[in-house]
Amino acid sequence: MTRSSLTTPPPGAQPPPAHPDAPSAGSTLGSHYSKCFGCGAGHPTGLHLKARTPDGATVEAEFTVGEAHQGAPRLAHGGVLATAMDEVIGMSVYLLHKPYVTGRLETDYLLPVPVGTTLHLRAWCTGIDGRKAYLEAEGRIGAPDGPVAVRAAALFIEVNMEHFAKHGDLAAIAAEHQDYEVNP
Ligand SMILES: CCCCC/C=C\C/C=C\C/C=C\C/C=C\CCCC(=O)SCCNC(=O)CCNC(=O)[C@H](O)C(C)(C)COP(=O)(O)OP(=O)(O)OC[C@H]1O[C@@H](n2cnc3c(N)ncnc32)[C@H](O)[C@@H]1OP(=O)(O)O
Repeated sequence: MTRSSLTTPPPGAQPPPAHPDAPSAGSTLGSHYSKCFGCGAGHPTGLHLKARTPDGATVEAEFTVGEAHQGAPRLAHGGVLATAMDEVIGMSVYLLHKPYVTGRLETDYLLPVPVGTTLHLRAWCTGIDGRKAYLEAEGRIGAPDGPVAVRAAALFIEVNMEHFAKHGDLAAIAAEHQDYEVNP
């Protein structure tokens, strides 16, 4: 992975210990919002990612490239593949049990991804430094050990729930998730 210093954890930054209230090994993670382009079941042309954590530290999901995801004819659009990376990384920060947003996302495209391909996605945290979480992801063609088509490195920034209330619609998230602590 070609990574900039901005997505490389500083010396001493460690992946966090498992949060006691975070989803445990073997759990499915569920969608954070039904209209989300990445994971919402209600989105007509979204990626419909369904994530799970095999070990409480990494997140896995599959994305099958459809007609709506093309750039060149019969090939996935690079921006859609970046979305898949952003989403699976976003799901992996769910394991930290705090709200985060993407600050920076770097993507390497290693292989073209034809329509109909199932990409096996995986994301994990490489370190935490204050509000900054450093994360990586990969997408492999056809199988969990298939050839790597896409790699990503990201910097996510911890925010509070006020971020979603001030800039978006926190009530829409809360309406779907009684478990979110709206006023922590
Ligand atoms: C069960 C608990 C879970 C709770 C979850 C609850 C609700 C979740 C709701 C929705 C689900 C959320 C995610 C869904 C999952 C997947 C979707 C994918 C994720 C996304 O798709 S999310 C959308 C795209 N995303 C944005 O919409 C962000 C727009 N942006 C901003 O809102 C601000 O920009 C912000 C907040 C990022 C920072 O603003 P700020 O004022 O708070 O802080 P500040 O600027 O001081 O940055 C602090 C330190 O980060 C460094 N820093 C910041 N940005 C950097 C960059 N780009 N490169 C390098 N360093 C950067 C600074 O340099 C400083 O570093 P230092 O402290 O060392 O100086």
